[in-house]
Amino acid sequence: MSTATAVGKVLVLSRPVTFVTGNAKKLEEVRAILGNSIPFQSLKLDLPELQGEPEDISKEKARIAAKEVNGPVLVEDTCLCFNALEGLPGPYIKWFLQKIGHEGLNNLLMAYENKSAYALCIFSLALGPSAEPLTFLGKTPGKIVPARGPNDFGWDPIFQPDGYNQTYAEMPKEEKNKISHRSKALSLVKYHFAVAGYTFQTDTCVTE
Ligand SMILES: O=c1nc[nH]c2c1ncn2[C@H]1C[C@H](O)[C@@H](COP(=O)(O)OP(=O)(O)OP(=O)(O)O)O1
Ligand SMILES: [Mg+2]
Repeated sequence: MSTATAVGKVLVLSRPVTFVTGNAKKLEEVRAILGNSIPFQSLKLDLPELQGEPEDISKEKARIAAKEVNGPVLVEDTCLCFNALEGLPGPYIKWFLQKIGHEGLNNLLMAYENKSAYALCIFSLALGPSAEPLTFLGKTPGKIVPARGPNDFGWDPIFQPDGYNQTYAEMPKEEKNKISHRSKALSLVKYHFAVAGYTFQTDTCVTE
C-alpha cells in the first residue's frame, strides 16, 4: 500500500496533507502562516510526548501520525531551550510549563547570569505510513524574562526574541508570525512543496 505515487517527475499524493496536532493555538498559527500556499486539512489528535533528540522526536511523531491517518501527514514538535541548561527543558517544555509555570521557568535560571534561550520548531512531513519523514527546522533566538503580555499561548509571555523589546505574547500575532520559530520552519516546508511540485489525486478509482 502506498499513499504517494511517482508519475514522471511529479509525486502524486493520494490526498491533501493532514496537519496533526492536539494544540489549537499551533493550528491557528499554521493556518495564518500558510494561508493558501499549501492545501492541508487538520486533525486534532493527542500524539504521545516522546523523549530524545528534538529531530528524532518530530520524525517519530510523523511516523505515528501517518499510521493513524494512513496518508500524508505534517506534524511539528516545539522546544524551548535554555542555553545555560544545555538546551533543556527543550522537548520537555510542555511538562515543565504545566508543573512549574512561567515563574518556575524563570526560577530555573536564577543561578545563571545567562538568560539566553531559543525557540525551536521542527516540522516533519511523512508522505505515508511507510515513508521516511522529512524534517524542516526553524529557530528563533531570544531570552527568558518574567511573564509579560496575554497568557493565551504556552510560554509566549516569558520569551523575548532578540532585537525586540516585546515578548512573543506582547507582539501582535502578525509580528510573531513573521519572525517565529514556527514561521521559519514553515518557510522551508513551503519551499519544499514548491520544489517538489506535489499534485493531489482526485481520481477516486485509483486505490492507495
Ligand atoms: O509558539 C509557541 N509559543 C508558546 N508556547 C508554545 C508555542 N508552540 C508550542 N508551545 C507550547 C505548547 C506545549 O506546551 C509545548 C510544546 O509541546 P508540543 O508537544 O510541541 O505541543 P503540544 O503537545 O501542545 O501539541 P502537539 O499535539 O502538536 O504535540 O510548548
Ligand atoms: Mg505534544
